[in-house]
Amino acid sequence: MTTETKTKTYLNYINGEWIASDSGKTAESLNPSRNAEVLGSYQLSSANDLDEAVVAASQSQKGWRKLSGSTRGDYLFKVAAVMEERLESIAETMTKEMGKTFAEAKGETARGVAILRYYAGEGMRSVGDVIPSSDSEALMFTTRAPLGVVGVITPWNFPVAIPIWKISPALIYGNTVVIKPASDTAVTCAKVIECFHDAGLPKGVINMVTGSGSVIGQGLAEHHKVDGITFTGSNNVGKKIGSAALNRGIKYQLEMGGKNPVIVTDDADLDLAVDATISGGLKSTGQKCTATSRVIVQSGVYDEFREKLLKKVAEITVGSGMEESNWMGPVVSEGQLENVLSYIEKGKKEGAKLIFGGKRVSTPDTTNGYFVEPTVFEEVSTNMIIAKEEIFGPVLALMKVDTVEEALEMANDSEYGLSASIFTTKVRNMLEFINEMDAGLVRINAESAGVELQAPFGGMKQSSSHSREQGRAAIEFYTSIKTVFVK
Ligand SMILES: NC(=O)C1=CN([C@@H]2O[C@H](COP(=O)(O)OP(=O)(O)OC[C@H]3O[C@@H](n4cnc5c(N)ncnc54)[C@H](O)[C@@H]3O)[C@@H](O)[C@H]2O)C=CC1
Ligand SMILES: O=C(O)CCC(=O)C(=O)O
Repeated sequence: MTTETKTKTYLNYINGEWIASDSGKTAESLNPSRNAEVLGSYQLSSANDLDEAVVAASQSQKGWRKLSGSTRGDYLFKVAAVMEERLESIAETMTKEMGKTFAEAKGETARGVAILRYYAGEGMRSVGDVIPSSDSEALMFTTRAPLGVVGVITPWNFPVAIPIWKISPALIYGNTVVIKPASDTAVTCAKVIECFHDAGLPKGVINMVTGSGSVIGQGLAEHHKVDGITFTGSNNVGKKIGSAALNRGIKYQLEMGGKNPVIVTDDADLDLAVDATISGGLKSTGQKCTATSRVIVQSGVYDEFREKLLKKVAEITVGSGMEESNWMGPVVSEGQLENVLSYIEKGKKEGAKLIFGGKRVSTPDTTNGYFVEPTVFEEVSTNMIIAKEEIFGPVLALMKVDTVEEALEMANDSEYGLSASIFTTKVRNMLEFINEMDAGLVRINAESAGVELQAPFGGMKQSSSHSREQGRAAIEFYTSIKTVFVK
């Protein structure tokens, strides 16, 4: 699937073949820990390449749909087995291509395997309901029809899990797929698609086309043979994709940003809250849409929480994710480095008090990478940019409140509503939080960033198009209900 040059050149995957783009152009994927290290090259594809992929997906869809759910499931079980065998190699590519630590990358790849197995099993589960008809001699029931060709557009922050949690349900319910991965993780995605190829999926059922978002991503949303589009990434791009899909009258699903709060009440277990704030906010260098970014602490425990937090943050080791001793890797790219540092400057200018970090890390081991210190601000108010916009970096904003009601009001004072946590030992606080918090994922005494593959995942407000991914909820997007009446 590759042509061997100095580093590997990864090709598009169209109709069961590895094919170079007809543009003749490629781009390099770089290691954010050592920016001179090229991981491989990927195709800068043209609209023609995309068209070929969509046509292949469209032509194979009927045959794929006609297979039984359990046969489609068998294919996914095979993909899972291949991916499991390659777990370390895929994880190493992920760490070298986007920076998260090798331990996290292995965990994510294992999660990809588990998602494949979950949806493989879905091929054997019941579909639809029998509904009593008003005609006593008739049988009425619902079944599900696949959408057809599904376009999948994915970001770089979970380069295995997100493609897999979109591709697997799409396939098991009888759709075929064209994926356009983020360019920053195009090599990792090619390794994921190799697993599908080596598991022997029928030609055209899954296709991958790499290249620019504006040509291939937008082109996918606008292509007349694409019947549904699923996207995870930024709000700006998500809205463009949603508008393109709406104009064409096709189904779309958008998972976008978050500005996730954690509330720490006066009665909380502070050690637990500190560990979860650090894990939820700074793992993956804060580059999760579910990452904790606003830390709202009740005044009675504020000073103690702050002291414990800073002590633990100071212990964080930053460097290449391939070194076991490092807890936090780099941000994904130079652009993301500039973005995060510019938010830190904005925070300082707006009057937030920087109490930890705030700079690029420059030790002899890190000067050639995009490393940012874990950063903590306090005296952050709700009108500040750092309290409103998604930073997608290792930055925590501490906000002090007197009451739990005030904390909830502050937590809800955001255009986003993806995930939220509370640390409390009082049942009354827990119940109030569950009822009042406007977020798709609410967690009690646990970090904001825990997503389980068998449960619905998605956000409220600007965080999503109000649909849900993962678990059984995925069937709602990837199929249409058909009501059947037989007499
Ligand atoms: N909520 C989340 O899970 C994520 C949020 N983000 C946010 O987005 C910011 C920028 O990250 P990016 O990777 O640049 O996100 P992005 O939204 O630009 O990219 C996500 C995917 O969309 C594609 N894309 C870009 N422009 C497109 C267009 N006009 N039409 C169709 N597809 C297009 C990209 O190539 C990529 O595959 C981050 O700083 C972060 O705030 C990024 C990644 C994931
Ligand atoms: O927290 C997770 O596991 C998933 C987060 C996610 O979907 C994202 O950051 O894009």
